[in-house]
Amino acid sequence: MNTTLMPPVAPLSRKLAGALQEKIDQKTKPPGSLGRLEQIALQAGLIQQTLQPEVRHPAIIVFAGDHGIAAEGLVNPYPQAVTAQMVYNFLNGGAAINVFCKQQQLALKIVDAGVNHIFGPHPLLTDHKIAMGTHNYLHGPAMSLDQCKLAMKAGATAVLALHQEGCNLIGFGEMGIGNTSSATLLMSCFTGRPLEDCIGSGTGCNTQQLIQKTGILQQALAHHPPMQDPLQILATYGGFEIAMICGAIQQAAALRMLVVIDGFIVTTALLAAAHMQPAVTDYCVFAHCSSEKGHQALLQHMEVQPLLMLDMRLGEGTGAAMAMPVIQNAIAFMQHMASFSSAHISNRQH
Ligand SMILES: Cc1cc2ncn([C@H]3O[C@H](COP(=O)(O)O)[C@@H](O)[C@H]3O)c2cc1C
Ligand SMILES: O=C(O)c1cccnc1
Repeated sequence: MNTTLMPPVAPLSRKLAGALQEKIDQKTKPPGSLGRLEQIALQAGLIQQTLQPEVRHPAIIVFAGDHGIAAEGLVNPYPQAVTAQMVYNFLNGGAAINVFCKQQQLALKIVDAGVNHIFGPHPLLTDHKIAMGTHNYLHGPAMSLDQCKLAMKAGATAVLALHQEGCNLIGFGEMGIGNTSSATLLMSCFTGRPLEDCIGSGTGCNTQQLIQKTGILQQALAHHPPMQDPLQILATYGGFEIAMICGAIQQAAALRMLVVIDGFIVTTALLAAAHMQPAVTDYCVFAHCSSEKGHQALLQHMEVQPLLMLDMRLGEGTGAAMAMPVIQNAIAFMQHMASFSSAHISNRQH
C-alpha cells in the first residue's frame, strides 16, 4: 500500500540479534540488569545494522498546523490563534520544547505545515504550508487526498534534510489547537474502538466541555461513511501537521533512523503510517505515556511499551525530548562499557 507515495520501509532483519545480545550480555553487569536500555541498544543495532550503534546529531522536528474545527471553539478550550502564537514562541526560544532541547543539546526545527498565519523567514522555520488550516470535518474532509499526499511528502522532505545533516535519531512533535480531536477520530477509525475510549480533555476541557467535544466528534464520525483506506481516513480527520508526521515517520524509517514517538497525537500519526507500512513500528521508540486519556489504550492496542510515565500532556515533542537522554545512554553503554573479559571480571555466579 502507498509504496509509490512513500519510500518503502523494510521490516527489521533480526540477523544481528544474536550477536548484539551476546555483546550486551558480555558487558560487566548481570544479564538483563540494564532492562529497557538493553532493548533499545539491541533495536539501535538492528536498525543501524551494526554491533556498534551510535547517536549522531539527535533532533526534534515540530510540525504546526491549524484545524478548521478549532475556529468555532467547540472542541478546544484555547482559541485557534494560539497555534501561530506558539510558533512565534518556538522561534523566540520560549516554549517547553525549546528549553528541553537546549538542556539536552538537541537540534530543533519548526515546520509550518499549515498554520492560519503568514510567517516571515526565520532560520528555525521551514515553510511547507499546505493551506491556511484544514477544513472543518463536520462539513467535509479536512483536506483533499492530494493535499494529504503533499503533506506526507513535505514531512519526508523535512526528514531528508535533517538526515543529510547527519542526524540518525529523530523525535517528532506537533502544535495545532484542536489536534487532540483529530487524534481521537483517527484512533477511533483505525482501532475500531468507540469514541468514548479515545477522547480526552486535551488542553483541559472541563466536564461540560468534554460532553460538548464528544457530541461534536460523534457528529463528525456520523457525517462520513466508514472508510478502509488509511490515506482517506487521514485526509478526512487529520491535520496537516499529523499528515506530515505520518510521512516523516515513514521517511525516517526508510532511512534507518531511530524514531522517537511523542504523545497521543504523534502516536496517531504513527498509527496511520503503520496502516500504510506496518514495518515502521520496528524503528520506533515510544517516549512516554501521556496523561491524555486515549494514549494508554492506544499504546496497548499497538502492543508497545512507553519508556516514561511523567503525567505529561503537552505535545510539542516534549515527551520525545525527555526520552532522548535515556536512548543516548542506552547506546553509550553499548559503545563504552567494558566487557567481562576486557575488565578481567569473572562472568560466573558461584
Ligand atoms: C499554550 C499552549 C501550548 C501548547 N503546546 C502544545 N499544545 C498542545 O495542545 C494542543 C491540542 O489540544 P486541544 O485539542 O485541546 O486544542 C496542541 O497544539 C498540542 O500540541 C499546547 C496548547 C496550548 C494552549
Ligand atoms: O499527548 C499529547 O501529545 C497531548 C495531549 C494533550 C494536548 N496536547 C498533546
